[in-house]
Amino acid sequence: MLRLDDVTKEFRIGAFGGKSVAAVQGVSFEVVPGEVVSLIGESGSGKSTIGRMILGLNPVTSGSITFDGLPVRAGKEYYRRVQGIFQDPFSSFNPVFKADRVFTMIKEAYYPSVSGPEWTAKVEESLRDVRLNPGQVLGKYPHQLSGGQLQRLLIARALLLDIKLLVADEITSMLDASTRIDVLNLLAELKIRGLSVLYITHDLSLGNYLAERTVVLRRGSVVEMGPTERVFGDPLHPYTRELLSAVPRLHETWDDAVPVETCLYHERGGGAGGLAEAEPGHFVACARLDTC
Ligand SMILES: Nc1ncnc2c1ncn2[C@@H]1O[C@H](COP(=O)(O)OP(=O)(O)OP(=O)(O)O)[C@@H](O)[C@H]1O
Repeated sequence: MLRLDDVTKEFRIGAFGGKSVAAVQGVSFEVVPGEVVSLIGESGSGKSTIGRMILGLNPVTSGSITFDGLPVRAGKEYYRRVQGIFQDPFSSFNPVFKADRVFTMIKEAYYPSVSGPEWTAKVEESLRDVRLNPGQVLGKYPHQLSGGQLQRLLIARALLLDIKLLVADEITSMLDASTRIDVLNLLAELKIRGLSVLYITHDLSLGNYLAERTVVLRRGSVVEMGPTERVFGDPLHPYTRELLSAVPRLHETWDDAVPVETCLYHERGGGAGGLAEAEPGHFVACARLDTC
């Protein structure tokens, strides 16, 4: 199980790093085995920073991230369980090398004693698992493959490690509509096989399509989380409602657009910086926002 406990990330900015920006503040949530959780929020809300911290690409400033009790710093043991894929599949490949080099790197790092033929069989099996024809993708350079094929190749690479959690950060945003659905359906199949997925997206409909649970981020903090059908069907926090409502209204400021009559967080006695449980498993933050 993935567990984030009171995770905060501050980036040093400015010419001499004298200032800092709090990208993520006091975020806690879990992803249990076989569960797809979507992390949604507007641009700059901290989604990718959370994904990158889970993958050890950015260190946390405070708090902890563990998978089955293992911290990110456990290195190889952690990455055997947790892998990520990102928006731009082309950036994950070195254009100078054939795309299937990503498999060789996994073999060298994790399975040095597996024989050549056995390894080839394993690679081909994982390619078929992601509905790729080995004959069509092996031995090709990245530019000879489509974005959808490269994304699947990266998922196949993760499957070779028999991972438990896949962090998928905007992985369909550069794909055309039909390939996008193929990749989403593939994630849904992986879930049936017991894989957990943290699906990072700003596309609410895709999150709704795939995830059992949804975590809503605003300015680096969780404002609401719970079963997807409850968060989408009965959003409690005004920010969630705003996200779910259609197009922004240009003549209104955000606060004007969403009047806040009541605040479940206060009604239910939520603690400072925390979330109140409005109904089983459905949590909401203070809705008085900046005046609180
Ligand atoms: N390396 C960095 N140095 C300084 N600030 C950063 C860095 N990475 C992210 N930030 C800042 O942290 C905040 C959160 O960024 P992040 O990329 O996590 O948001 P996001 O929700 O993933 O946005 P998007 O949907 O546009 O990708 C933003 O204000 C961003 O400018």
